[in-house]
Amino acid sequence: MIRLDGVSKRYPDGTVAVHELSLDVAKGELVVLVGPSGCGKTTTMKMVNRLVEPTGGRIFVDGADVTHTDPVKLRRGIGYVIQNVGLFPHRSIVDNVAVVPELSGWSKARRRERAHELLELVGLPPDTYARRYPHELSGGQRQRVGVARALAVDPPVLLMDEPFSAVDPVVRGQLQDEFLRLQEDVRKTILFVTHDIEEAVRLGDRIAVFAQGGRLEQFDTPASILGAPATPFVADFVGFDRGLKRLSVTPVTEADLDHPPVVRADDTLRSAAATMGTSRWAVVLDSKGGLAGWISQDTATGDGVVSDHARRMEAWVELGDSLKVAFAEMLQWNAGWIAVLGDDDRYLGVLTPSTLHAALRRSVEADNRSIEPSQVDLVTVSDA
Ligand SMILES: Nc1ncnc2c1ncn2[C@@H]1O[C@H](COP(=O)(O)OP(=O)(O)OP(=O)(O)O)[C@@H](O)[C@H]1O
Repeated sequence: MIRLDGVSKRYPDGTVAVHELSLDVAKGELVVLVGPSGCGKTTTMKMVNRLVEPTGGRIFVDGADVTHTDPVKLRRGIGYVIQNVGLFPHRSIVDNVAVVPELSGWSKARRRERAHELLELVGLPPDTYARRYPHELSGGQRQRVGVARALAVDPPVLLMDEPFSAVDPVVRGQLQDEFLRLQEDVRKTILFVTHDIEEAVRLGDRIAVFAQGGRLEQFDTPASILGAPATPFVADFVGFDRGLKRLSVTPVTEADLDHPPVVRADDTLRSAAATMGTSRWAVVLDSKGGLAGWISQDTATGDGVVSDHARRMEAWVELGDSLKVAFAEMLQWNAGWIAVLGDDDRYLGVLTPSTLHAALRRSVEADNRSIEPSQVDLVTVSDA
């Protein structure tokens, strides 16, 4: 959908901002450009909507060479969101959102209807917000208006230049979550600039890491960037804690699970004790195979059934959730293990701190060697 083919930009003073950059963004994909200050991210983005003209190479949007497209027409088909939004202070929120529809000659009623629909979509109920002015909104709310405005004429492509940088970290996290939900719905093709690797990992389908002079160091999925940095520059940029960051992009798979003894809520305590053997505890399932809780071996004695002594288990995740979510659940519930559930809440197994660690190591090792995680044979210090 967006293709950069050997694109360069040398400013008149001789600064090379971008050097022979080739990059493609598939339809519906979100590609994040990340790198230190001054490495050419913004210049790259501005060349796509012709706010800056390249000095070499070609750029295509939906197959058309942008240098052959009228810039005004081009920009109407590309939503643009910038850091401090740039809302018009003397226009109401509804009129700010409707700027491009107005330029495109939509009727007043149609503009208003579209603006209300978009405000709803970005979580700003129009009854409350439509008639306000920008100074009557919080920073996070203004950013949402910026996103709504960029979506106004439903452009297939969005360019977003540090859109969430001006707000505090908590609001930023909320905006990122909302934005990901929105993107699930609207599936735009997005180029997103940030200098924050955490934001890149959280949002990007793929990440392009730039070094000074607009040189592309690596263009890959977040998991691969974190697991197998292509150059020392990338390794340094993503940080020594990249293993930890990778938790958020590594999903829990069935191969990661441990399988402690399992008993049923209506089993007798005697049969449960026999099932447990030497294990100190067992998972308790209900009659449908769902998670009911757990029981410790020292309470599985005497007459009665498992449900008399079973305890609820609050810590669980779904297959496919990230290892980070699993780890956070473990910490939140102060649990030594958490259950993993599949479709229809079916119990599949458990994750413990050591299986979680192994899962992470396996996925990093798999990326380093370009094989599947299940093919990795882990050797630990104590085995060696
Ligand atoms: N109009 C200009 N004239 C000359 N040099 C420029 C111009 N605009 C940008 N540059 C230079 O081009 C390089 C890349 O700038 P650019 O704004 O693209 O970087 P960036 O990666 O977006 O940086 P930041 O994260 O700080 O916003 C920098 O060295 C910058 O000083």
